[in-house]
Amino acid sequence: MLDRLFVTSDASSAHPVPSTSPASQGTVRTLARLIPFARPAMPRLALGMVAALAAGVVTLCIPLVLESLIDGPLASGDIAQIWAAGGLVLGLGVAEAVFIALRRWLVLTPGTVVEASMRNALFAHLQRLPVAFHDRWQSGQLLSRAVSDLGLIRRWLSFGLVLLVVNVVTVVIGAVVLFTWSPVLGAVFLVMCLPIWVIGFRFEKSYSVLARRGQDQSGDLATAVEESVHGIRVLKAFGRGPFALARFRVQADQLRSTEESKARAVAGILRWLVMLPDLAFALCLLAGVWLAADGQLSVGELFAFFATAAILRFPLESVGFLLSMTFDTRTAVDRYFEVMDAPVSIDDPEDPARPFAPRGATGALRFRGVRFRYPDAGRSEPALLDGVDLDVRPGETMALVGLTGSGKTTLTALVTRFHDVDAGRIELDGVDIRDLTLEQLRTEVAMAFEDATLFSASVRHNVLLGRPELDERGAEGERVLDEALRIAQADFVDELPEGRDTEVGEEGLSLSGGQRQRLALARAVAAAPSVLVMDDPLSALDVDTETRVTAELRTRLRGTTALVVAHRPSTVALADRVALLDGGRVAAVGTHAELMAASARYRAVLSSLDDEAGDEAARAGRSSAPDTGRLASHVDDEEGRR
Ligand SMILES: Nc1ncnc2c1ncn2[C@@H]1O[C@H](COP(=O)(O)OP(=O)(O)OP(=O)(O)O)[C@@H](O)[C@H]1O
Repeated sequence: MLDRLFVTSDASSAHPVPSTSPASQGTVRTLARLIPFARPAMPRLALGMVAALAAGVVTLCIPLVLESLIDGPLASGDIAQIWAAGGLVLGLGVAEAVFIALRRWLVLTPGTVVEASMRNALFAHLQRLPVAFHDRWQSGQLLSRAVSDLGLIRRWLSFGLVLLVVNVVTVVIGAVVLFTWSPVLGAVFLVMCLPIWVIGFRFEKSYSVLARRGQDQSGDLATAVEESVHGIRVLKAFGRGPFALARFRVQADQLRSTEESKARAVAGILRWLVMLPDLAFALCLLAGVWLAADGQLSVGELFAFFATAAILRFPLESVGFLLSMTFDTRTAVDRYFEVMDAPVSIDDPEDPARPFAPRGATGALRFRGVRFRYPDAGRSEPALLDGVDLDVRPGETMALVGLTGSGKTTLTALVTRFHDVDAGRIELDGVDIRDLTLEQLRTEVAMAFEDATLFSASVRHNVLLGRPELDERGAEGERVLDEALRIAQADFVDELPEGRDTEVGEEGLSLSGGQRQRLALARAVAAAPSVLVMDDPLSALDVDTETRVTAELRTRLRGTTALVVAHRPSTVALADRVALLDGGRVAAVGTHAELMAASARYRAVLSSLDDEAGDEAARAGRSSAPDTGRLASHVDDEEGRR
């Protein structure tokens, strides 16, 4: 984990390879992808722009009044007209303030509306993306897209976009006004300002790379924080806190250095954006004084020219800041759509099979020629599962046994379509599971994992997670909860401070491992599936509790088909039959007794499980761990009882 946790040399390489490099798609085309989300907000955005433009036009009118004032009443000493002109300037100032306030009010909400709908769409898409996607992507990268990238987009829509458009239009209108005062001065001013566009273009190229790197590095940093908080117990237990901090600092320094480079790039362009208009100003002043002295320009026109040029300074200077904001946003949009464009490779079929009868499938599970290889496994590696054939009868409990890494967990993951088979098929009641909708399939098949994940919610909510149709506090909800907790031997719930309403905390870490496993098992049982898939869900339980849970499962879930990954010999006791997974296929199937008698490979695998279980029990301080002999008698007892 530490290797993944601390990415040092080039943090940007740690995130999944982006599908779009910064320069591969134009900024306008990238930003245009926001339109579908921005559509509901467009009327307000457009009105905001109109208000901002009106403010700009009003501002540009002030020099006109000043010109008339200087060349007219001021020159002739007409006091009444001076008051009138002064009043007009005041009125224009007030109108400008009103339009600016209106613009701010209008653009306040559109950004938040777009941000919220994009965030919801991202979350919905993340839910639909296959497990293979989540295996590949770091959580921090997803987190930074969902939080900081969308924040950038909101700020740009509410502020950057409006100002960018309005400032460019203001500069164009202002340039026309300048030309009307004096074509010569207007030309000098514009020629001096033209390099700003060239500088802006070059700035895009260098800045976009930095923006991308910075946003990726902040995603890596979020991953590091998330993983180190998640793994805080391991770090503390191994005294690796200072080491983790040192490695974290390296990553944080990389981000700081990128942010500094970004600031330097912005300062670089700002230098020109401030200097060029100033230079243009100085040249125009020289030429203007000369033209005024020559009588080609009145004093009022010269004053108005400079008043207009001064008004254009802010829009020109702000171009640097607005461009950097725009390129940051374009990177954010690129990163957002990298996730949104990821294909949902496991989805509902176009023409789903008819749903099962109201009481559900019978639970006949059949594997035929199942072949599977993880997408990131080496090409030269043989397929992990290669020709798995297995029939699990309705109501039967089948244990999957195999050496570590033989693919037991993977085979169970195929049943709920966390991954799809590469070849062959898996059938539920004779229907290929790919012909069922995911909702149908996951209603019929429930899973309990060894690593029991609980959510920050009440025990009640966690256990009834798979039964959204039940009113959690209704009589039926209460009955299902009672039954599931009883089967999973989760009576400890009654001793929790608020019983079933106790919040179990983030990922259920306030509970012991065995308690979490029992709640996760209760959740799978409460889902009332036709097929219950269990990936060693009792591993953290003591032998007595495991035996009681096993007995409850046996009696109460008589009609439920169960596929159980057995990592310990004691778990095999749960099964009617056992399938030995070896070399990518099911090498033997039968009752435990049959396999013990007929399969040397089974005996070898079981004795290696026995060793592991013994070690595990010794580590856990168990008073006794079942050995194969004890297990055999346990199984025989179980078979005898049936
Ligand atoms: N998401 C994944 N991507 C790539 N390879 C994986 C992935 N998950 C598991 N593997 C590989 O597939 C192989 C089988 O893993 P799996 O977890 O199915 O085995 P298992 O029989 O359940 O093992 P164990 O008994 O140790 O739990 C292993 O070599 C593992 O490294």
